Amino acid sequence: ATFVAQRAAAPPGRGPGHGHPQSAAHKPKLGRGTKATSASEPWQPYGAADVPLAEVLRYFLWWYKKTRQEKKYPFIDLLSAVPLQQIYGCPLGGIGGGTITRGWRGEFCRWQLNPGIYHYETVIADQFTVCLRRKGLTVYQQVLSVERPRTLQDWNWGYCGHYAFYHALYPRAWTVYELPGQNVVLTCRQVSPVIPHDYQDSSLPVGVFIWEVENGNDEDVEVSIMFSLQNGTGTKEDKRGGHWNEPFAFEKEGTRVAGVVLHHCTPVNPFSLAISAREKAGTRVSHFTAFNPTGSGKEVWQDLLQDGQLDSPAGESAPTEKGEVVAAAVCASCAVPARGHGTLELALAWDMPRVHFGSKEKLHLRRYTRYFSSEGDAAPALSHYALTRYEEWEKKIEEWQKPILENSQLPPWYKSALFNELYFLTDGGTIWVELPPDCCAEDVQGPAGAGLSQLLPVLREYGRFAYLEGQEYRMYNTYDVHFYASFALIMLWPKLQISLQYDIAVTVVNEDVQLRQYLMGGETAQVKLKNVVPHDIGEPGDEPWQRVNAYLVHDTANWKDLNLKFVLQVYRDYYLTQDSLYLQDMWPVCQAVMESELKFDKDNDGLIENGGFADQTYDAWVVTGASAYCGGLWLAAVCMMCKMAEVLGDRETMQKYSAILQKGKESFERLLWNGKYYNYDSSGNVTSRSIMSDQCAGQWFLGACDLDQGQFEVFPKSHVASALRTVFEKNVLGFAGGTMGAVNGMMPTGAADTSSVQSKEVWVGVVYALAATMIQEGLVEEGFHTAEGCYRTVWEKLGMAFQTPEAYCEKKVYRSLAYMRPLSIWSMQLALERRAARAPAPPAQAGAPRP
Ligand SMILES: C[C@H](CCC(=O)O)[C@H]1CC[C@H]2[C@@H]3[C@H](O)C[C@@H]4C[C@H](O[C@@H]5O[C@H](CO)[C@@H](O)[C@H](O)[C@H]5O)CC[C@]4(C)[C@H]3CC[C@]12C
Repeated sequence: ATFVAQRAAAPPGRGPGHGHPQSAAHKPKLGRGTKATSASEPWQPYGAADVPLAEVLRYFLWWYKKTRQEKKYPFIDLLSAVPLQQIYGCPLGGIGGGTITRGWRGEFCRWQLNPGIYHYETVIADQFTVCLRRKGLTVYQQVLSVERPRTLQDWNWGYCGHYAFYHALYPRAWTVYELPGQNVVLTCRQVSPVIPHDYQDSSLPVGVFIWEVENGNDEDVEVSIMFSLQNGTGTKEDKRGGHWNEPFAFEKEGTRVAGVVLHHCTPVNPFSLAISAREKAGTRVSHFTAFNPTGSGKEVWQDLLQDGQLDSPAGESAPTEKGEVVAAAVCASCAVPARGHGTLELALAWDMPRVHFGSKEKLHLRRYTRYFSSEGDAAPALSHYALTRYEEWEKKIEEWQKPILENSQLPPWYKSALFNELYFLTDGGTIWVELPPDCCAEDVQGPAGAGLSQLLPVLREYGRFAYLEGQEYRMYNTYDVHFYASFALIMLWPKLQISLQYDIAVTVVNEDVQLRQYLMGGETAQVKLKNVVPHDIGEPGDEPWQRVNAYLVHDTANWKDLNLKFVLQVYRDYYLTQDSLYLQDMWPVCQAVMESELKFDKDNDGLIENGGFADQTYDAWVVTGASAYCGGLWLAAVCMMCKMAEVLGDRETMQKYSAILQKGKESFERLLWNGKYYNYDSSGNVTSRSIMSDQCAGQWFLGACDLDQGQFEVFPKSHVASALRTVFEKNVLGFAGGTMGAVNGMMPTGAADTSSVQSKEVWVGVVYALAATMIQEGLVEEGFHTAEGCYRTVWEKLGMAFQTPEAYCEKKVYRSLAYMRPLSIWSMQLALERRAARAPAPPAQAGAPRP
């Protein structure tokens, strides 16, 4: 089996059926031992071994102090990168309540319950098992897993993966299982409440499994689905003792849900898990309160085998002893008539309402505690809610996805990429918390007092949201990267983007005077200066929001892109939401960061200069003097300052920035335009004529805000078109046969720019942004070709489904699995929607849409 989006498929409806061949999904078969890359070409994570010894020493000393002396997680662990496992599928759970990822073979294998901290472990007891009975006798009982583990040996393992297909279209996934020799087909739909513009149900830590049973026989069959789960997540904590299980039944508004709650009693961030099923006419729910998942499993297996149900003892289990592990099971059964159809509904809920980060200084209440108890007893109510609302969720998800899935002009891979890349919004170590009810302005604003009129109302109403730069780069809301990813948030949960921006605005006006040494240059400087945008809002191992700038590779007060990216997002957000109070609040902050930025225009030519080090998001790619990337972002930000001043009637500021824009545009063209594209920088160094794939980043944002023509044209249209064509010709078609997206830097000779580790990388999120820019500029086919290379490389060739990395090289090396930036694919969607709104739809045709 390979990761090939074979015949396109859409999710099955809320009734029988295996899906209809219309649109896209990520779709592998469940065979064992799938390898997405050939054995001769093993791909390796970028790690300490890739950095010259002399350079890595400072990092190593810091790493040693952090991990060995302070006994903490480093925000980036270059010495033990997460090994590549080509196993992942669609994660479970809403936004910010923790996530549990299932593999495409059905395993429960990636856990993030403690915010921002991942644990990669397949827990073998976590399974679905089917039992079929005819005429009162069990005829078939099978764990729906291809595994053959050493534990639970009395269970019937080793289901043949050839008979099943997995499909993922986030936030849904579905697997079709044929049961060999039984003439019965099971389809399990997995649904999580991830619903655009919904700020309630989207926060819930639940997933629902709807099992559709089709009986192709001429006689009735009794079908049972058993869901077993270990108390814990497969860490050593599972053996610490004191965990216990308890059966429950929860009835409300005429619906009864029953199952088992598994209480996981750790000193920090205790939680409970609940497995459950919905009772209804013709459906019986039974349970097994406690069994040993490290034993043979005989007691559970035999219990089910006997009558297709579990014994359902009353009462809770005794707490586990130290060294002991416990599991539970719930079973739903129904009779399916000959040639008929039945449905069984099961759910998984988890409840860790109150969380501490690594420093344990502050207690945070998750967003869902606004709607459910925060006492740690909400799992039954969450289960009931999930099992009675999922149909509504499915309907809303369908309404949202349908127009895109049914657009025959869009290629299937794009539909898969667009929805499936969204996994990172929940599975990016995401945390969404409430402001404490007694919280006052001062608590949130910091000592400097931000004077933001809507700060408290916004945070009170929508909470605080943060997601990691990457599962391996544990910094929250890394802002230079969020710039790319933010399109997903502003288009789908705009209030979360606004809330995030308020948090950034607060950090801008505050400072952290502590001194520290930076890894790259070795200099010592303050952690955070006033009036600059931070790199990130902190790390999960410490106290995010409270202590910002976990990143200590560079002193980012001297980075050139962060302040500009704030201004660009403020206007983009305003343009898309028309939220004038937000604009008014952000305006003084924009002015403050632009004042700081103006200091980088040392020669007063209206254009900022880079400082001769890697002072922007490409944090290992040195740039000196005027540059296409930062200079372009600067001009776009100056243009947006003019536009915002116009909207707010601030004539003085309008005049100031209009004058800078005039001067800056002229300097940019003079210093960087070479007749075909914008040079990497104006240093005159060997690589200053490098063709940077991201050279039109400023234009990308201008275009997204319709500020790219007429009185607001910053970059001559013909120059933008020529630059994008050059990038397409050199960085896309001239790299890896045009099949792997755009390499970051390419020399005009056609040789890759190897001057830095990052110039020779492809950054997936940058490629999607580039594709969006191409679409905005009418190079639609080129845009799709460019983006397709990344999708095919990541999801098909490298087997990195649901863990899209930040970067890969042409051969062998990738960097930072499960990364934030690829969410920028939503800017392609924005660009397409704009085009569709402007022009009448062209006649339907196969393949990519017409330019
Ligand atoms: C410590 C080394 C140099 C010491 C010296 O000069 O004496 C560093 C040399 C190379 C660094 C690594 C490299 O830059 C890649 C990783 C970057 C990562 O930072 C994030 O990366 C994003 C770009 O992919 C960026 O946009 C974002 O803002 C950053 O947060 C940090 C880890 C790196 C592995 C980095 C680690 C230090 C070096 C080894």
